[in-house]
Amino acid sequence: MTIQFLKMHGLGNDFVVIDARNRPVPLTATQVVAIGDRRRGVGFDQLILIEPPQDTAADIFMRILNPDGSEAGACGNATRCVASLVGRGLVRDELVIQTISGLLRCWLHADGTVTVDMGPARLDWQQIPVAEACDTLHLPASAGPLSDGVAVNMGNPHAVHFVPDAEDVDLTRWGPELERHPFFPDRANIEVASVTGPSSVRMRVWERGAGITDACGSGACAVGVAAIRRGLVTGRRVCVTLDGGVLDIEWREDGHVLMTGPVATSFAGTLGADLLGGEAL
Ligand SMILES: N[C@H](CCC[C@H](N)C(=O)O)C(=O)O
Repeated sequence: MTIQFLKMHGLGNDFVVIDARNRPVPLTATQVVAIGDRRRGVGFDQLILIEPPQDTAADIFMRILNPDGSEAGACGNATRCVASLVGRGLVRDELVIQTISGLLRCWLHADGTVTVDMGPARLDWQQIPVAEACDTLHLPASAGPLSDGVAVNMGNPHAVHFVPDAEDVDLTRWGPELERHPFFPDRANIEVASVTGPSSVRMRVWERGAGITDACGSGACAVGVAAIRRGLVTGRRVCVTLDGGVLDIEWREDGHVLMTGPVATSFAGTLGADLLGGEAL
């Protein structure tokens, strides 16, 4: 069986997207890692499987896999891409995507951008999760210049660290140390952020199971929430600038976080048998 895929990205955060709605695609962790190899495989920040919904309120189920084979509970940039892919075929300009973390409502705009309701920001220490009771606005875990983080769960765990200049942090050095810090029993996505204006923040990210990426939608949501919680920006809308571009984040009064940004399709392809290790699928 050959497997077709689309290569898509949101601000350079890139995805292999496989439509498994008509036929299950049971990939092993070994196969996921092989597909994610930037030289011998296709390469991706996340591999996305579009599956039939399990909840009647949803149009599809979206499974999210990291290059290390681990499964993630949220992927904002991929959610926009999948919404655009599936929603453009539908009559409505909105759809509901189910993930292991909950239901995400998406709105497609005429200019090609997509807004996703990423759900509520979870802020309690047990929701992140972290290893012990703490004020999630001031985390006790640190690594090098990264300390006094803010924890936010957007369906996946994030630790946001405000620094004088986000571009001046050796994230390759300190990101993996914090990602795997024992304070984060499920590991964590690690963000560094610096405030650049009354409602604007510059951020960079070390993603759990993936490393540095050009953008992280759930991470941008976490940064927006953290900046508002810390009183570093005015209002509840934040313009977040990532390495790959800009996302518009709004933390609504009801606790839900809206993320708006672009999507892009790079190419279509077919996964070869060698890449799948000759294992029957
Ligand atoms: N790139 C994704 C985040 C992936 C998160 C994943 N690395 C995890 O293990 O949580 C985004 O746009 O939100």
